Amino acid sequence: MTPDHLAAIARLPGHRLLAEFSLWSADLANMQRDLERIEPLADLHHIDVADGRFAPGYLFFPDLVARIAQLTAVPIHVHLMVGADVVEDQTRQFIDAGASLISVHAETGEAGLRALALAQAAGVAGGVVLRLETPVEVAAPFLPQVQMFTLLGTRIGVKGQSLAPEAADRLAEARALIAAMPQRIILAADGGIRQETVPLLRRAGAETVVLGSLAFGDPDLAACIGWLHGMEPLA
Ligand SMILES: O=C(CO)[C@@H](O)[C@H](O)COP(=O)(O)O
Repeated sequence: MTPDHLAAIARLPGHRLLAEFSLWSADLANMQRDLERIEPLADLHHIDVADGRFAPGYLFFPDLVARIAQLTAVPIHVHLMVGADVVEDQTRQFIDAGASLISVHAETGEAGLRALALAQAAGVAGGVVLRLETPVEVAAPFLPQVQMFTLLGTRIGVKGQSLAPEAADRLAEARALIAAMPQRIILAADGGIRQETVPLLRRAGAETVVLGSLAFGDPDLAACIGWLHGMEPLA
């Protein structure tokens, strides 16, 4: 049976902060073990894709997502950190691989919008992402076509950085844009997610945070996610 990706995204709880696990920060030599460990705690898996030009480095590929999709019931969010020249082709490939949600960068312009239309036609949810230095309003033309809006809180495609000082204000700005849209759009914070930054990002409107070292580096993962779920509801 074909999974209903849109329904899976629509079912994500709205009353508490969501836990989205960045599999880049898992133990890559023990991916199956880490997937089993996070399965009961994860709302979403987050897979970063980088083409070495739009973002530094090269990250994950469709065959990996196809294999992960066989091992988990958790929806997979693919974050395409790729340029306008390949965003449509990459979207097609990750649709076929079994992604539930595919996010493109607003900086890819018309090509990114066409990629979202491909996702929508295939019954896959869409998302838009902004680099840290891109003005928030650049995402506005994408909002009618998305179920998630992600703001990077650090330089694109690099792990282990500290949250930029402007990240919370940018989230608050994004939240105001989303409020004017008729459909549910989940507001996501990606990068710089640490114990001291989560409360700040939550207050600014984050509905999901992309967990890297904060979760995978914690020996008591259940307690870490319990703490996350205990964050204040949004005002
Ligand atoms: O892509 C990113 C950050 O750019 C995240 O998905 C990373 O996985 C975050 O890892 P940490 O820096 O939080 O360890």
